[in-house]
Amino acid sequence: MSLETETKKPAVVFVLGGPGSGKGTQCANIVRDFGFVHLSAGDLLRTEMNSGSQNGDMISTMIKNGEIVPSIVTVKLLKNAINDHPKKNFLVDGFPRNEENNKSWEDNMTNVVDTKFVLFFDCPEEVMTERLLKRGEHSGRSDDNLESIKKRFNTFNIQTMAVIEHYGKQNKVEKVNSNRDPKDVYTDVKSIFKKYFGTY
Ligand SMILES: Nc1ncnc2c1ncn2[C@@H]1O[C@H](COP(=O)(O)OP(=O)(O)OP(=O)(O)O)[C@@H](O)[C@H]1O
Ligand SMILES: Nc1ccn([C@@H]2O[C@H](COP(=O)(O)O)[C@@H](O)[C@H]2O)c(=O)n1
Repeated sequence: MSLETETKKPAVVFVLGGPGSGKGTQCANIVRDFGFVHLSAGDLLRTEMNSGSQNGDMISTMIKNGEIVPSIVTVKLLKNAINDHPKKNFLVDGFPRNEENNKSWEDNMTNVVDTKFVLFFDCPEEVMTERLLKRGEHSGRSDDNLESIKKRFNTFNIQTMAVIEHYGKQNKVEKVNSNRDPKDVYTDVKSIFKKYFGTY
């Protein structure tokens, strides 16, 4: 590619953490201050589930059980959403949740985006459980109940932590304690984003 036609690939930050650790809450702050586009894999799957798609029943069952939907579905949704926003940087929230997600991302997206690091929100299970049960009073989510929450923790501990450790070995994890007031959590998040992306 000549210098004139060469374009910079969009930056991607993966946002991971247990269910209810505060990923979506903090992503909203980053969008406001750093101009990223927020793509929540869970939100994309819920929209797909409600769209009349042939995968709707499978997605619905897997979400209720805290299981990871096959990457062929999720990566396609993420790729389409990325293509909808040229010249933007992206927070990819709730992804990659397991090795299969990560492999599929590497196979399909390495040429398209520049994956920078994993922002990892660390929070005790008791605190996350309390937050999710409170959210469940109004969220309408099929998985904000104690039975599903336990399954989601199990999936996170077994499958997602392995992905975080994988990136940790490459020094690509920025860990933030999210068991604090959201403003204090964001103070740390903001300084990480300033370090990598400079602006604001
Ligand atoms: N630091 C915090 N302190 C107290 N409550 C918080 C904090 N961060 C988020 N919450 C609340 O906890 C609930 C879960 O937060 P949020 O949706 O941001 O988490 P999440 O990690 O994106 O969850 P999920 O993975 O289940 O979608 C929300 O009701 C939110 O308002
Ligand atoms: N990469 C992903 C992300 C999510 N899911 C499914 O959606 C559920 C809800 O995810 P949230 O991030 O919104 O909490 C999750 O428990 C999975 O069932 C997925 O399969 N793959």
